[in-house]
Amino acid sequence: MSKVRVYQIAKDLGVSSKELINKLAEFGVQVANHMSTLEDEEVDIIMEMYNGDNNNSKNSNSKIENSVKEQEKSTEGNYQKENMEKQPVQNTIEQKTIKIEGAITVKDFADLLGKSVSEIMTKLIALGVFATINQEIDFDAASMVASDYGIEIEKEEEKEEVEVGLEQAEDRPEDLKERPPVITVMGHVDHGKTSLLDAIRKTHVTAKEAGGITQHIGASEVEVRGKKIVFLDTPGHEAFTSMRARGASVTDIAILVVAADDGVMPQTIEALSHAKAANVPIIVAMNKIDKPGINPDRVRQELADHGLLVEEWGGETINVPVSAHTGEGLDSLLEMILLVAEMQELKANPNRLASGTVIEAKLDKGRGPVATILVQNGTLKVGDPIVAGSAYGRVRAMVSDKGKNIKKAGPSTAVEILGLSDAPEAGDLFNAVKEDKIARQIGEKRKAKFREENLHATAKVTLEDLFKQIQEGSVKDLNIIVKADVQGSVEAVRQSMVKLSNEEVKVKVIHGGVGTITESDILLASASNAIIIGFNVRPSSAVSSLAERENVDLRTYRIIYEAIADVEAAMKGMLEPEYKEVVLGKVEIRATFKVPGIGTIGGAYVMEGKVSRNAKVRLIRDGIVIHEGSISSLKRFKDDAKEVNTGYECGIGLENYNDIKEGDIVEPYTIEEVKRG
Ligand SMILES: Nc1nc2c(ncn2[C@@H]2O[C@H](COP(=O)(O)OP(=O)(O)OP(=O)(O)O)[C@@H](O)[C@H]2O)c(=O)[nH]1
Repeated sequence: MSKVRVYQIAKDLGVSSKELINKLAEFGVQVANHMSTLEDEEVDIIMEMYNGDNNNSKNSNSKIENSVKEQEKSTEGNYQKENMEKQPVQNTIEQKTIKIEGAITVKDFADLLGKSVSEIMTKLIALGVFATINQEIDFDAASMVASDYGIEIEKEEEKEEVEVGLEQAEDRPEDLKERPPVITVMGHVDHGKTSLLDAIRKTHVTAKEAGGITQHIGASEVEVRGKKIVFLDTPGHEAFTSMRARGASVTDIAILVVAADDGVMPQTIEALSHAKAANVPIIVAMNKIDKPGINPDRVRQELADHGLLVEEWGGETINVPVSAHTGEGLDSLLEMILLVAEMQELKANPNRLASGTVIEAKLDKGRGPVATILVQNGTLKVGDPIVAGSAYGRVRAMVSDKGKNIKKAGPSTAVEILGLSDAPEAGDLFNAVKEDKIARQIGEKRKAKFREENLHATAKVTLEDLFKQIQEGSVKDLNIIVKADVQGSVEAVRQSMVKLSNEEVKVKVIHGGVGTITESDILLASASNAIIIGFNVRPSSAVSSLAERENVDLRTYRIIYEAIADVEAAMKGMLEPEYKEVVLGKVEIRATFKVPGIGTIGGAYVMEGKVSRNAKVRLIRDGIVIHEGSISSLKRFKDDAKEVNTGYECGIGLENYNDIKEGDIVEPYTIEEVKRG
């Protein structure tokens, strides 16, 4: 009959659920968790257990009986029956159990229970859960609230994740149309990647567009013989690979820039490997051919040494000598890009809902979240509901790379869009969907899933004790969350951190994003045992205190190098902790007594703050520190005191020191470790 739960009895007894579960286990009763229901016999056992324990058992029997009775009342009432009839969900076990998939929004949950949102919110607040109408609450919180209504919540079996509302059907071949190629420019530092992109942009923007203000949106388009080519504006293989690591493949062709005067250099090789790993065709742009005394054949030889055989030498790699300065060879380079693109037969279906990848995103002061996206299939229109990663919204406006407002964007078009709920991450995939509601549901679900995936945390990690944890083998992955003011810094910190990985510990950036450190970052860090590195961003005081409560190591830096140096030092166990002194109070000696066998005791008065038994003290006479040491005894009247507060008298003795005089000031203090950053 009873169906009372562990946590309810625990609450009545004033003990924690865990304690109760452990105690039950001692009596041979195994219960799974705080939500488990207890049989009558088990309740009897608890009554007996706590009966034998006088301190805990005050009224506990009658309380438990109350708990049981109330539970019975609520399960017998009409309430539940009424509500269950409204439920659109599966009802099992005597109509008292409902199933949810896991996290659920407050609104959906209220609907499910047939209660008002405000009533549910009030119950949640009582549990210390502050959630708005559209925010999700987790399974445990939902269970607690439901149990108040006598309803048991079960987790629905995890289904293969199908995001309802996402158009995922394959295109029919007859619907496919040719689309422009998307290019990434890679190469060694200073070989002229940026100059080359600039030169192409300057010389190949069509006359009618020339008047438009070119704006940096992360990608730009040029036109050659009426055909479009899209260049991603961030040169370098790191950006390319970090997108790829997130499952995004946007690049159709990689341009490997090699300066003819410098040849193949370390990052040329890196870039080459990255492009190869991604199976992207490579065109070599041999740059700076305007320079005197260059030797293109030497460069070709070096390329061959690294497995890239150019056409002239019987290989397949196209190489075009160019000069970003004089413009020589740029036309040929673009022609070659079109040729390679043709061979690839790049196609997409313009007549469907758009999908593609986020190239960049930021929080703009005036405009809110702004994302540059590359439409890879379909056509995106202003007004389309959209979900990008876990951000969602409706496309309010679209701006082209020429700074023009446009109404629609077809395949291989990069546009800046406004209207998302928050800034997605570079590499996130986006989809236009039919309805706003679908976008929101998918976005919220992804957020919850991301949180849940990171829930299996163990002990919290801090840089201070990282080395110890590594040695104990309890840390194998150092998870880091990076927040910065611009995406470039996020990427820079991300790349540098990951490189710190060694045999013992793998450094992983589990989340990186633009913008200030938010509560959701703290929760993610707490759930996934990560530390947070903020770069040129500061958390609000509410976020800082949440970090403190959640025990999350949050550090802010202004110089990337310092962040890297700290993590590196921590991994090697060489991070010096920082300490600071905290003065606890001020105590005046108003009389002295000699106690035989003990020494001199000061009759004292706490003027400010407090004095605690284990504090360190300094003795000040006429403004001069004449002794530093520890307290040997602290008493209130005859009793030992742990702590004496402002306005109270006490007796105080100092260790190995008897020269206490009337009028002396005792200043108690502690040394505390400071969180760095
Ligand atoms: N003579 C000559 N100099 C060039 C040419 N292209 C670039 N440079 C010079 O080479 C230097 C580096 O060019 P960037 O375009 O900044 O090179 P980058 O590869 O983008 O460099 P990072 O962005 O730092 O990796 C600059 O001083 C350019 O003026 C060229 O075709 N001829």
